[in-house]
This record gives sequence, structure tokens and C-alpha cells, in this order.
Amino acid sequence: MKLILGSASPRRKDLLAQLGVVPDAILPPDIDEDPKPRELPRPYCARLAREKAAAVAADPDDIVLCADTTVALGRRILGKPADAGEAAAFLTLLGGRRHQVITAVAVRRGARLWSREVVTDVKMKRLSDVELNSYLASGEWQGKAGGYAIQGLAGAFIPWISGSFTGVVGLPVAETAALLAAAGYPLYGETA
Ligand SMILES: Cc1cn([C@H]2C[C@H](O)[C@@H](COP(=O)(O)OP(=O)(O)OP(=O)(O)O)O2)c(=O)[nH]c1=O
Repeated sequence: MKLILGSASPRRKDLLAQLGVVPDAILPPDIDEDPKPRELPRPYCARLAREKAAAVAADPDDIVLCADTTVALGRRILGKPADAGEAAAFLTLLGGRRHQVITAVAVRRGARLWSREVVTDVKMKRLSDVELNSYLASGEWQGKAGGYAIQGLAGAFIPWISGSFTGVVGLPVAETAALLAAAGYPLYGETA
């Protein structure tokens, strides 16, 4: 049995390391991340995590771990901004409001799948022009859902969250540990 992390995200590898888990292989899946017409954020996020897990080639006994993080403003999905202009638009929408960050985790072993969605409420302060421009110049918005990363400079913009900090960063570690254990991964050294 091998553990395969199906993710190109260095954050997910680091969060897995927090559980003492080092994947045997990292095989990022390549799937279409476009939402379907009228698709809501939570089902969208859950679908992407499952599709990522299905897209990673693995032996029947291997455990594949994938996740997707989606920022939701009401029914609206804010993906990874294409450019600084879109990042500015997202941060302007998010400032002064509460939004949700959903991370769906999918663990697959052969044809069996275990999955969960973790939803965290996040409040972002309204950003001044100086704050917004300095954040855009930092480049930290690149590759981040909603155009920000709570674990970096944008932490200064977030006075309150309710839910899972590690979920916002990209992999909710408590729920991930439970899913890995369900799939028979020897998380605490015990043999499955
Ligand atoms: C909101 C938020 C998102 N993010 C990141 C986590 C995810 O890497 C990214 C959302 O994109 P995802 O599509 O979930 O993941 P990814 O493309 O980085 O990697 P892969 O699909 O190969 O697993 O946004 C943060 O790092 N901090 C945050 O505060």
C-alpha cells in the first residue's frame, strides 16, 4: 500500500506533514475546474475533490488523497484569480463581509471513496487602497482561491474565523486524519 497525495499544492504537503504523514508519491491530477451552470459552491467543491481523486492513477490497494478549496460569497464561487485585476475585484467583494471557505477532502482506495466537506466562516476587513495595492504587489494572491492566503500577509485582514484554520489553508487536518484512518492508513503506526 502506498499513500499518494494528488495535489500540486505545497500547503497540502505541509499540512499532511503536521499529521506525521509523508506521502510515497505526489501525483497532481489535471481536471477541468470550471463550475457547471448554476452549480453551488459546496457541491462544486465536493465534486472537484472527488474528480481529483478519481483522476489519479493508483494500484487497487493504494490510498489516494485529494482536496479542493473553494471560496464562496453566498451562492457565488470565487476561484483562483486569473490576474491581479481579478484578485483586486475578489478582495474588494470580500472586504467588510463574511464569506465561507469550503475545503472538500476525498480519500480513495480502489473503488471505495471517503469524503468530507469542511466549511469555515471568515470575516475580512474592508481594505484601504494602500492595503489592497500592497497585497496585490506581494503576489501572494496567485494560485489561491478567492485571491488571498490567510497563512501569509492576508492574515492581517482577517480578524475572525469560525471553523477550521487548516481547512482554510487547504487541508483540514482533523477531518483528514479521520478519513485516512477510515481508509486503513496506519496513522498512529498501527498496521491496518
Ligand atoms: C483561502 C485560501 C486558499 N489557499 C489555497 C489552498 C489551495 O492550494 C488553493 C485553492 O486551489 P485548489 O484548486 O484547491 O488547489 P491547488 O490548485 O492549489 O492544488 P491541487 O488542485 O493540485 O490540490 O488556495 C490558501 O493557501 N490559503 C487561503 O487562505
